[in-house]
Amino acid sequence: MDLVKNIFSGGLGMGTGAISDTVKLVVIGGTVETARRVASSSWNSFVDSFFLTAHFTQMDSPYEWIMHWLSQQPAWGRSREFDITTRSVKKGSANAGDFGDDDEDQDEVALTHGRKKNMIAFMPAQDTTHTIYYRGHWLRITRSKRTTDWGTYQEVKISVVARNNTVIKQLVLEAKKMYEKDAEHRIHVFIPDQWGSWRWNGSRQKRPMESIVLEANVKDMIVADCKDFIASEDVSKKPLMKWYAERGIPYRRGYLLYGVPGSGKTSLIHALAGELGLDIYALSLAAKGMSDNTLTQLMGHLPTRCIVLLEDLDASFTHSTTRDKKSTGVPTVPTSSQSTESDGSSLTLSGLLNAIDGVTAPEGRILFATTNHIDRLDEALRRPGRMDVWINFKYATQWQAEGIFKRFFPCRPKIVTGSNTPMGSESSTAGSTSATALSAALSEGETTKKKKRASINAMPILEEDELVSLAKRFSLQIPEDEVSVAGLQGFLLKNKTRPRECVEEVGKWVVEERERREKLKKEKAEKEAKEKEEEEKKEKEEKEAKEKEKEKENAEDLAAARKAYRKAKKAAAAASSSATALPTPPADEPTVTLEKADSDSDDSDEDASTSSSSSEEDRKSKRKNRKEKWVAVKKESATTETGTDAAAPAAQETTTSSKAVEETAAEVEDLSSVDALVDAATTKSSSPPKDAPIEPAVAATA
Ligand SMILES: Nc1ncnc2c1ncn2[C@@H]1O[C@H](COP(=O)(O)OP(=O)(O)OP(=O)(O)O)[C@@H](O)[C@H]1O
Repeated sequence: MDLVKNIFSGGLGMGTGAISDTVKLVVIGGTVETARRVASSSWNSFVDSFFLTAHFTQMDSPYEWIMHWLSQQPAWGRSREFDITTRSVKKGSANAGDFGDDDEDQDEVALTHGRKKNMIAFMPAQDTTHTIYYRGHWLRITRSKRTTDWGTYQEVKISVVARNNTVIKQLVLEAKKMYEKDAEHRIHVFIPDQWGSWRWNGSRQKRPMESIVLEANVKDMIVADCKDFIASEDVSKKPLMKWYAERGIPYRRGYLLYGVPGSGKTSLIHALAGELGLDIYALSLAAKGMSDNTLTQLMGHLPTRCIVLLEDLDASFTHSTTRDKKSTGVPTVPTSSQSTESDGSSLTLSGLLNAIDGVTAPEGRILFATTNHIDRLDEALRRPGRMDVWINFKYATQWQAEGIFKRFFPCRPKIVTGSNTPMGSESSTAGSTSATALSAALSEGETTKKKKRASINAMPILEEDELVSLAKRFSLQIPEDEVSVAGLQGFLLKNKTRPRECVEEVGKWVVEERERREKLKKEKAEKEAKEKEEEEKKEKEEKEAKEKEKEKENAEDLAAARKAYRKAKKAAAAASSSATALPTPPADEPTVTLEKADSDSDDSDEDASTSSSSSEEDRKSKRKNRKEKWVAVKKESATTETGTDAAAPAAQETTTSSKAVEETAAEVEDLSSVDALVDAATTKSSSPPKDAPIEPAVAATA
């Protein structure tokens, strides 16, 4: 204390008022900061103990509801800290919570210098807390980004001081209703996540059924069939559902849409979902990690009313990127290596069949499956019960070409006046296709924005009569069953401001398309032939390499045999010389026998050289003889060892020599196996080395 007093009183000999003031400031500053921290942590503790906090993560639908709700809150808009983003902003989606630039038209999709115009949006800054007043409560809202092992996601945290969570419940329900009301004209798409649950994948604008150009009876049939099925869920139509149950018919419906690419299969499903007001749950069976269990789990978590979409069913079991080439079409149970090694997927046909209509399969869902190769589907997959209705999609007919043209270009409906004269015929006669003409045609009440958009798009508005006649002329130039509807649409898109020129040029386009297809076909055939050739070449090279390897092995065997032979010969020579040194007569015999054996060998050698193709029997008998001879050598030497009572000094020597002979015999016994090896090697070898005659030599010696 004294020290502190001294400091404040300017003690410690410093004596100056300046130092004292500085120290005072430091002490006061430290005290204030400590007090602030204590207050802050107390406040946080208070918040933690009194606030109710709800978390909404991006992977789940409530996040979308809350973001949408927030976007409607003026207080959210008055936020004073922003993130500015140019990512695509969709109306009605979660991102609509952003504050777009008013000057930008949200529907605008025009390109500027070939680039899509990016919206500028204002998002309340992340990790900053915003306060909104809601139903008598202050909500503290924080938007933050979380990073985990598997990725980054956004989160919204809402805290409120309340006794119970009623206010949060009310908020979520209100947000949901608001979102659903806004999303009435949209369909929602869900896809599986990595944990085998469904994840919201955004919403799409509903597609009108009229935009699908298909024979009317096909469209009507499928719409009526689906509606009839869904209607059986209505309370008023309970008997129909009961009817299914009483007859033991599973309450499910399956549609198989098959045919050429770009013929409208997916588009029809999209339009149907909008028409029926159902969400789409899209599954890719060839996706990484898809297994029987995951599929069953996903199917078990479907809502009662929804559309399940299995796209490209034929590619499900191949895991290949090319649908045409690698797809075997015949669904197979993948091998363990196939299923686990590359992509971790292990989906089997039986797993799929069970998921579609097994005991765990949900009731009430509508299943749509699409494929370009129906012939590649297993019979079990196609059978009624799993796929109740089949619809074939073909290349465009002339009728479809006409329909697409009519739907593509806008026209002014024919307004019948008293004199029955079509309105605006003058302007039509003048061929006014320019943006200026269009602007003139627009009514005065139209906004400047619309004029601006019209001038950018510059799509002429035709008179109805003219459109009908152009469409007819257009369709007559389209060969039946040759180009896809998607192809036609592509051509029209390229010429969207030139309807008349479209008609003039479509014939040329058809020819070009035909040539392009032919070229592609030719290139594909050439590529396949080249690949085949390369494959064959590779196989040949591999075969040759294998043969070379074999030859090398054989040569090594031969060398080893030769070495063994030399060793044996040396040992035999040593044995014979030591045996010769023995004083007793029997000791001579091994030498004689050996010599005989050697001479035999020489004979054999000669035989072999004269007749390189000695028969197998000969070889066997020779080998037998050799063995017998060496057994004789062994015996003789043994006799020498035991039967000699002669000179004692020679006894030790005799023992040594007999040992050597024994060793030699053992080696040569081994040689018989070496011999067999050499025989085999020589027989196998297609091109024996130059000193190949060693084989008979070895055989003979052994
Ligand atoms: N019958 C059709 N009516 C209207 N538009 C169509 C029709 N067929 C195709 N289209 C258009 O062509 C494009 C591709 O169509 P879609 O994706 O539905 O074809 P698909 O048959 O599902 O093709 P894929 O088998 O390759 O998946 C879409 O933009 C769609 O608008």
